Amino acid sequence: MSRVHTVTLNPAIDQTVSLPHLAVGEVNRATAVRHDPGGKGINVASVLADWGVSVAAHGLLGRANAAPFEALFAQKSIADRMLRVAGETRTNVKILEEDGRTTDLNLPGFPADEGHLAALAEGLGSVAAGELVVISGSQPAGLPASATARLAARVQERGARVLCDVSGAPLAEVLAAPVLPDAIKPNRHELEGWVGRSLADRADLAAAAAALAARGIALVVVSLGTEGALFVSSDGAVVARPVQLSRGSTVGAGDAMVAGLASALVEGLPLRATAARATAFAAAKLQNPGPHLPGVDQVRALEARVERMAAADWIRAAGRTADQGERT
Ligand SMILES: Nc1ncnc2c1ncn2[C@@H]1O[C@H](COP(=O)(O)OP(=O)(O)OP(=O)(O)O)[C@@H](O)[C@H]1O
Ligand SMILES: O=P(O)(O)OC[C@@]1(O)O[C@H](CO)[C@@H](O)[C@@H]1O
Repeated sequence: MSRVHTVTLNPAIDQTVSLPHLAVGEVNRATAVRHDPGGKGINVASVLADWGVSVAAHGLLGRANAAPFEALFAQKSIADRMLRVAGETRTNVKILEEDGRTTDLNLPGFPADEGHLAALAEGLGSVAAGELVVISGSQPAGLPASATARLAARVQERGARVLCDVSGAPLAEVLAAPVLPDAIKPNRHELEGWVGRSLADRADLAAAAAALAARGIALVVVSLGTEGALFVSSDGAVVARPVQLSRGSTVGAGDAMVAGLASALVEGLPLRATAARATAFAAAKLQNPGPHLPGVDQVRALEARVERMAAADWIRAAGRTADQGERT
């Protein structure tokens, strides 16, 4: 199986603080705290490694607190291609309440510059034609909004495929590039940010995703939290529901879904199987804290349980619910 490369420009140590209920503006006493090396691309690499995929992690890492990342890479045999930069990788605080509500406080990380970008581009010279590169997460201050798009172009020149999970101005740059990525996974909010309007209506959301696919992105996935996710390709459009609802931290569920998409792209799975794989990865990751999958058999069992429906039926179902609401 060919190697998957992940790129994380702004990694983070995730500090998950558990408490019964967050009272904003008051003194809150936590009941537990845990730390996980994270950041979107690192989470993708970690989950893919659990699935048995050969992974190389690229990106930037603060030299002062690299140890937890190095331990993760060693434990999962992830090739460490992260460039060390001066200072610390940021710590992001995730406040987890008893009912499962999570509040993210994502801090700014170390700053970066064009020199870092050039070094990263050089490091990506090891990517071979036909391999998959997953670029995820925010960019450190100091990099131009075009940084992600430039790295994508660099590996596309080499004949690699690109799966992008970025938002805001970097997403706009990626979608304005002459060569589009092979796959993207915005969540609803990120896609709304790009189109510049609400996509609360299912038909609108599906039309926006289909329009991106029609522009030449082979796989467009819009994740919808507890509603599941919409998958669009030249095979059609399907919606997959979560296998079961989780009341734990959902941090990294999207990254597990991206890892599932990456494994499906590497294996060349058709659309419905891709939807099942990605949804099963998210469900499997949600069973435990941290960016990890349980055993392959457990993931396969979840994969077999994923319910999928044609996007057209999903849209019609919302119409029926609205009609019933009007009548009552
Ligand atoms: N509370 C939940 N219970 C069960 N499954 C969930 C829940 N939240 C998310 N999921 C699953 O995870 C997938 C991805 O979640 P989501 O849409 O929240 O991604 P995201 O916004 O990219 O998340 P993040 O940035 O926190 O990783 C969903 O499509 C769904 O299958
Ligand atoms: O600030 P970004 O780069 O947008 O997101 C960072 C982050 O929230 O993403 C992961 C969950 O998806 C976490 O591990 C990490 O803290």
